[in-house]
Amino acid sequence: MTLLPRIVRWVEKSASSMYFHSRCSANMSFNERRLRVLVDMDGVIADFEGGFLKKYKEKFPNEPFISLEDRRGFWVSTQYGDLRRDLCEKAISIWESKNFFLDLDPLPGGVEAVKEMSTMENTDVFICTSPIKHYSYCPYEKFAWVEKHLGSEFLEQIILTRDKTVVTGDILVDDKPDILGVEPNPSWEHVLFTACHNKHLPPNPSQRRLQSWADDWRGLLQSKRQEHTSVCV
Ligand SMILES: Cc1cn([C@H]2C[C@H](OP(=O)(O)O)[C@@H](CO)O2)c(=O)[nH]c1=O
Ligand SMILES: [Mg+2]
Repeated sequence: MTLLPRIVRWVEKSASSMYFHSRCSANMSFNERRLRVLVDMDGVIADFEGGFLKKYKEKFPNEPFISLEDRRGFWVSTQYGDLRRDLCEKAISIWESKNFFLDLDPLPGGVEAVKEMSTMENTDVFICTSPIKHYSYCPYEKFAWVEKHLGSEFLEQIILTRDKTVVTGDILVDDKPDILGVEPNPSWEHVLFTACHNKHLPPNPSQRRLQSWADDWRGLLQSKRQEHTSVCV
């Protein structure tokens, strides 16, 4: 390498290292490192299970159904298929229908929590949600739901992905017990949000839970912030 490009590289490296050190020392004194919170949608802020049962009963009033009390396992269609083979397809027809995702009611406290989080200092909140593969309505309706319940400014905060492991964040609040994808070591800590289908799972000491939005989500964010500070010091 000739001298000039080497000098340019040295200047660039020094500048970026000075930037890093200034940020890090700022973190130590003012705890300025931003916290990135990823909040799942269905089962966390939007009532997928309740909305499903309501529409299923309306469409198939003479078929057996599974009450929310009796729900087990993440996939609704699996449990319906176990109940009677043809009910799997019937269940799927519900969330593949127009307006299913748009009509979901907000889960108690979820919208308020997300709004409050987004006003917290040094905090970035994203709605991290997976669309179903039958894409005729779901992706559009997820955006429309966010606009309706959280406001148009939150349209900037939507991450629509089939693989949440490739998304970078500090915390992912999600009701799915196992979140898998191509990245074996996602950057986020998965905090399991309690839902009718996961509340019976045996306690897992390596996984924190949020029982509902009435639970101490502010304390959870605070503890994560402290982890950052101690890493930086
Ligand atoms: C099929 C199915 C989907 N879903 C939700 C999860 C995903 O949304 P989210 O990532 O917002 O939780 C979406 C696509 O699978 O639908 C359930 O919660 N239960 C189900 O049984
Ligand atoms: Mg979910």
